[in-house]
Amino acid sequence: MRNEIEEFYNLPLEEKMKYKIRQGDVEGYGTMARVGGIFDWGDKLSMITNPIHRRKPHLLPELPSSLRNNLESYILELQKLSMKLVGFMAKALKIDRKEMEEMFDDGMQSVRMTYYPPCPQPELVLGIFPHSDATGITILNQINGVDGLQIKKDGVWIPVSFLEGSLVVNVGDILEILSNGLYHSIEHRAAVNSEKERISIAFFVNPKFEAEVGPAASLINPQNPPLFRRIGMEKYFKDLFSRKLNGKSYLEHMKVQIEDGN
Ligand SMILES: O=C(O)CCC(=O)C(=O)O
Ligand SMILES: [Fe+2]
Repeated sequence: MRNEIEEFYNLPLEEKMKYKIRQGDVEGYGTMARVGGIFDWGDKLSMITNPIHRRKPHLLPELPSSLRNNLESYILELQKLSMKLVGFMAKALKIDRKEMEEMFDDGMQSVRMTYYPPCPQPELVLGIFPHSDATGITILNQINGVDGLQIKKDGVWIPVSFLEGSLVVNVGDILEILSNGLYHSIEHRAAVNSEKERISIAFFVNPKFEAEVGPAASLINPQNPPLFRRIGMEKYFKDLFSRKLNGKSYLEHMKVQIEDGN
């Protein structure tokens, strides 16, 4: 898949612009503006891959066929992996496994490929602004072996060095909500390199659109009241994209407020 993704980014700009993010959309090719009008130092291609009927006809179906075929097989493998991971997490969290599997089975999934060009002054830019993923889990693959991901632990940015050929799994906001705060979504960012380009592909795993995002029913009792609000998945994503990515601010927004009377 590495070659096919590299080939995509090597296409002439006008070819890539066929996939550009259209007005009012969040999927497609481009870069994103962050708070303060800052742009990420990276070219992204984002698209929903599941459910199939939510695929935008001008994105995945129109990609060069070798890239599309590779992506399809990659997605199938990661779907299987993600269901296993979600099952293990349910067990560890003592969430009813059925409840968890039903939510994630045939869930909303998307991919984001990012090409981070080298930057002569890397200390002045970020490949991706600090954020936590709004997802259940994210499976990251750094396909050309160049590091850059950093995670925030106890207020300090720590570089993540990928073992060759390995995937990194990040806990996203939905899992923090589902686990009623037992798991914490990880705030992360990507630094860029002065000499080497970096390419990553993220696979985002979420509950189905028909599901509700909220603390798992099997965890809630009078001793463990819900810390987060419940909201339909469709609305969860709609509200997310009406905001600018900024640290863990969206998760904060999902917290139950004292004045809610909860
Ligand atoms: O490129 C990376 O390592 C991180 C990408 C990322 O955080 C994202 O796409 O949400
Ligand atoms: Fe991310």
